[in-house]
Amino acid sequence: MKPSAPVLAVTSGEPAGIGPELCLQLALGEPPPGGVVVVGDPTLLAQRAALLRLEVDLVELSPGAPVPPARRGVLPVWPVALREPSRPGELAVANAGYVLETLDVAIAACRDGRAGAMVTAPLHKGVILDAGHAGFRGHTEYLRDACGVDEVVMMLATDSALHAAGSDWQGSTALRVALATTHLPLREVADAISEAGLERILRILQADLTRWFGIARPRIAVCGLNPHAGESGHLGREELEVIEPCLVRLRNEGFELDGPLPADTLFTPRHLTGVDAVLAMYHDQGLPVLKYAGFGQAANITLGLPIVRTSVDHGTALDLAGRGLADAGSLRVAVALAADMADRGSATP
Ligand SMILES: NC(=O)c1ccc[n+]([C@@H]2O[C@H](COP(=O)([O-])OP(=O)(O)OC[C@H]3O[C@@H](n4cnc5c(N)ncnc54)[C@H](O)[C@@H]3O)[C@@H](O)[C@H]2O)c1
Ligand SMILES: N[C@H](C(=O)O)[C@H](O)COP(=O)(O)O
Repeated sequence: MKPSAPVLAVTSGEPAGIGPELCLQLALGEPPPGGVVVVGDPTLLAQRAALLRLEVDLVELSPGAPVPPARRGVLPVWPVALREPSRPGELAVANAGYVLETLDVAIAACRDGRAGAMVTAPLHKGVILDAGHAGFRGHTEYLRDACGVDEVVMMLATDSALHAAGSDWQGSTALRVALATTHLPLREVADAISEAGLERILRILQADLTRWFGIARPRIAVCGLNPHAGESGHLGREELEVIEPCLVRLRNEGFELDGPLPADTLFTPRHLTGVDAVLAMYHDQGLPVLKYAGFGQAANITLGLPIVRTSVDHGTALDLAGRGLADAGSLRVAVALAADMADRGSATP
């Protein structure tokens, strides 16, 4: 008998941002088969619902209690208490611990099987660092450390690239972009790219494109780091000394890798034809292209974790919080993808 669909734990993110209202909007749409449970402060959610006149029935569950069957208009909540009341658009360092606690609750639920996947609404990295959580970089790195793995890979994909395999996913706005480095100052990027690190990342990317996206032999296009992929060493030597040797070794094992290619022209239809994912060397090399292609309709996936985690493609949008202007499209995409991945995960022996 097929097990029932897994519930998804959705963290509500920075309380002063748009996360709480996106979670409420989620409840007004068609729920995924196993339903969702939001991890956050019930009073915050009730206040935001009242402010925006969203008719959502919040059902506060005791920690660990089973989540009732999904119903439109009903939002089960695993409560985590704010440290101080939150106002839309106004960050408070006191609530940084609250945001991290919501993540811990969701991670624990995924690890002990009470949830099949976690989906994260956006948090504000700056306020968490201001609160003294030194070294915090983002969900991706926090999840890596919390799950005790050495390496994870951040990949964003536009909606049209999420559910199809192989060459079927190709289209003008269909794109999967993974990153070799994540939340680092640009000054530190070159030093952070090593042959061994790239190899780990490419192994995770290849394995998870097969596991989650059904691509038997993924073809990955790899960006260079420097302009014109280093111009034969005249504009930087990382391509010759770090990236190329790694690609040669993995090609010898049967990996299908293009590159290192100049990043300015890699993202053109001719070079993307037949490519299943692009590996960019740093955040703003790859993500502007992805967000230009599909902002608001894309999801962020952390590959290489022992649990399933997806997220939105945008941030806290403090300028929109509490105004009813935030678009829940990306959260819906992230939830649909997490449901799909959790379903596949529960079917995997
Ligand atoms: N998944 C995450 O947790 C995540 C992702 C990206 C950024 N962030 C964080 O969010 C904070 C703000 O980052 P930022 O200003 O660079 O990016 P942002 O995505 O919050 O905002 C960029 C622009 O996009 C708009 N926007 C964002 N989401 C929208 C939505 N759902 N509907 C309509 N418009 C939307 C904003 O109003 C703003 O004009 C930072 O602390 C950043 O690190 C978090
Ligand atoms: N790099 C992501 C983006 O620009 O969408 C974002 O900062 C979220 O990263 P985490 O999922 O690691 O918080």
